[in-house]
Amino acid sequence: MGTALIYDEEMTRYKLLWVDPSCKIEVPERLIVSYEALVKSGLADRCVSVPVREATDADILLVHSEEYLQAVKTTPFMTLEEMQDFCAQYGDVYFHPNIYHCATLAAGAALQLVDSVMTGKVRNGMALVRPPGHHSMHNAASGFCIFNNVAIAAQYAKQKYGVKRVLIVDWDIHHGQGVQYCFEDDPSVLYFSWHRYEHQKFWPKLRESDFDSVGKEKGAGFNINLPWNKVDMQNSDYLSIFHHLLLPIAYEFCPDLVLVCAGFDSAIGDPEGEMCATPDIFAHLTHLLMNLAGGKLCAVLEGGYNLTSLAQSVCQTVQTLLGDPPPRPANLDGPCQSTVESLHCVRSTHRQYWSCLKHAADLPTFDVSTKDLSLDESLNSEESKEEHVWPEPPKRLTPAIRAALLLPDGITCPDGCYRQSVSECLDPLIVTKLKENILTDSEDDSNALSTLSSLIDLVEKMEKDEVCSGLALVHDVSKAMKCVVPHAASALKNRVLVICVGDGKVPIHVSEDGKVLMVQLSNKESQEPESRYFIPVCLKKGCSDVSGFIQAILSLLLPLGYEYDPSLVVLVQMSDSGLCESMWLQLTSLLRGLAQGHMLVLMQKGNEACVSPTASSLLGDPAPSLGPLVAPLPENVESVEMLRHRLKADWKLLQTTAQDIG
Ligand SMILES: O=C(NO)c1ccc(Cn2ccc3ccc(C(=O)NO)cc32)cc1
Ligand SMILES: [Zn+2]
Repeated sequence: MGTALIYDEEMTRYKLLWVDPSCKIEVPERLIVSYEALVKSGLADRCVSVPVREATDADILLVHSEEYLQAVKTTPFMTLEEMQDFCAQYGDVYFHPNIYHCATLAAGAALQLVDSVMTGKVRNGMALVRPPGHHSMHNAASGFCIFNNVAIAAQYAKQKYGVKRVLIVDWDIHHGQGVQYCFEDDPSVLYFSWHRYEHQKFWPKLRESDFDSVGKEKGAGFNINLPWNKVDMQNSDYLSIFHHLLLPIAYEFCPDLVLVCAGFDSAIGDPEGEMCATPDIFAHLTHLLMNLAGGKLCAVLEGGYNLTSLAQSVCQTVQTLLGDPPPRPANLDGPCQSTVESLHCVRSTHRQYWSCLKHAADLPTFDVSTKDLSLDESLNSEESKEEHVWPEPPKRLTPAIRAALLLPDGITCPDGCYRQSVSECLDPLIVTKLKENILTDSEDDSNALSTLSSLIDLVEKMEKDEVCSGLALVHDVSKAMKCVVPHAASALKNRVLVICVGDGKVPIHVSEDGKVLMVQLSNKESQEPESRYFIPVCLKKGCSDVSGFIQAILSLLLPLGYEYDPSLVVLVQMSDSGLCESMWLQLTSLLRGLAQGHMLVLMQKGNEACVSPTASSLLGDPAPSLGPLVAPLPENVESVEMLRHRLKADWKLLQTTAQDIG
């Protein structure tokens, strides 16, 4: 299934008709440069083009009042004077004779996207629309928004498709207060928004945009606000919030549909956001959301005013929706102090609603809302806003082969995958090395020899970007590891992240030079000595504690992996991993976000049944949903927290509380 792209140039045919400095950033060119970038990069051609439609009155009335709709319907016939008066009642928005029509198309585009995804015509998609929607309310326009496109889409999905749970992720830099108000008491819609707040000094300057607005009545816990109290937030800050706040709750909520208020004013260069996160971060944010709801994800454009970073961010998002692995994240730092404070506050506020946060620390003792108007605050005036420059995101060339499989004879190679031949011509150099280090005088020497040298061949093709990912079903995964990992780490100058799932002694001693980071996920305490580069994660009852496992992946393994930033990931399914298939596929899919998708999966013979589903993960297909999660086993929560406590000195992306930052 493909990716829908919805765009219609009619939505470029309205603009500001009078002088208003606050409104002049919202221009038609926003849509034009975004669409043109998709066309120029060849991404538009890879998408399924879906036409817009006009939202009907009934669609709009899912969120807005009759009076408001009737009032907006009169605007096309107003004089300029009347229109300016009409805007004054709302403030922070402008009207145009054609804006009502465009607002019905923007909302209709979101509905077309929901239809395309819910009927299975496409897997996911993006709608490039204006006017945006997330600020508009039941009875009022606000912040350039006329109808709340995404809120209408959520109500529509519930009504028409019986969707039980909708997750709305609002990564725009402004708080979508319109969405918050719409679903405040509704536990079937989880609204997550991060937004520039600066202790209520930033537009729309609402008290209810702070972290303590959690929803009300039955909706308590289903509204999550993450305030940015400083500008210049970076990729690390955004990833920390996803790993330690949004994703754990999102997996526990287990949505049937994910809607994204995809505003790109949170990207570097934007005059409104004044943040420093680079456009490629949206590839990771998209990727991290794509394994929820079986991949049913609808992204709808909101803000974004720097035409360069907007176009780049839109391309990064769409290319990831198409299944291409995200680019390696540029040198990540840890989250800044302000981020960790906000994270700490939100996690402790939501601890009572979400079992994944049960172990979250109490509200910090010091008063986090101290308006630390330190010197730099005053420097935020006009003259100090230096122009940000950033490198164009790296070309995400997708290797000709997305997945190469090394399989024993008799096992069929799944569709879309390339079968790596067991190499006949053995490289004598490699043969000697293998004979010395790995092969015993076992009887199947020749067989083992050819398999292992084909493995090395496969890794070398990945190194040369001829192959994106690989999968090998072998007799003995330990031997395979002993052959591949040292070769990859030394010969190919890689940083190799090795993830062993299952019990059993890992056959590799990890040196302290940092070229290999080994994480073992098993349900037995490890006897190995602890070290910075060997991390044993003990999860009792492995598979049965699915929520314990996924929480360990999201808030321990992923932050480690992103900070380590490997050029190759080796995922080993030890013999008795005891992991259920859906958990294994979530792990495989999530890890594809690292090393630009260069992942080699080693599976023990006997797991034939898992080959095809794993291969589809490597091809970019989203993993099946895990289903609603129950509370994780307390002892697993404990062991993961103990591990985090030990590791956070070395790994900054593991920080979740203000004390952590030291
Ligand atoms: O992109 C966005 N949302 O996603 C977004 C939303 C709102 C604004 C700010 N804005 C837009 C018109 C306007 C008028 C006055 C003020 C003002 O500050 N008055 O005090 C602010 C205003 C910028 C961007
Ligand atoms: Zn915005």
